Amino acid sequence: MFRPALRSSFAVIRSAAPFAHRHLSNEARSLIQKAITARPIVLFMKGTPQLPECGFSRAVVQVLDLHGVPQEKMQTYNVLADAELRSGIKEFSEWPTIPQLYVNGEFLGGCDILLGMHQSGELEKLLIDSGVIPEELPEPQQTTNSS
Ligand SMILES: N[C@@H](CCC(=O)N[C@@H](CS)C(=O)NCC(=O)O)C(=O)O
Ligand code: FES
Repeated sequence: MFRPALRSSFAVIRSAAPFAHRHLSNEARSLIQKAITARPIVLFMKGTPQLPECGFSRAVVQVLDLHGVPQEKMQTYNVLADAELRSGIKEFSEWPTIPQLYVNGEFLGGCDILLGMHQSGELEKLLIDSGVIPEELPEPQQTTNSS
């Protein structure tokens, strides 16, 4: 969901500069900058995690869920609820499609990149190294008492 504060700020920019949507204004850029650092994991998607409105967005949500990314570490923005954000994030990230995933403020990619990283094991490592999920400790060894 789009946070109310951010949504209203975008609305102000829209009404003040009706033609600004073709190029990201400094204000829009700084709002997106704030949005991508709102939480360790930030996902620009179609729909919501509860109700994704596209299979690509759904796949990203599912992969993050599979890795146990906690809700409090993740912020999602529904680009279908804000046309300005939908075009703005593409220009900001220099990436033409949705979903778009940021980890600790760094752009990671879309669905294909995320699925590839999931399959190679890179994603788990990144999520651990970024402090998003805890490292899985090996199962404690069973000790047998020989005495
Ligand atoms: N191959 C892409 C799939 C995502 C994709 O193709 N998204 C399209 C359809 S949902 C998109 O965002 N089109 C532009 C738009 O709808 O604004 C990925 O790896 O993320
Ligand atoms: S909305 Fe049609 S492919 Fe994403």
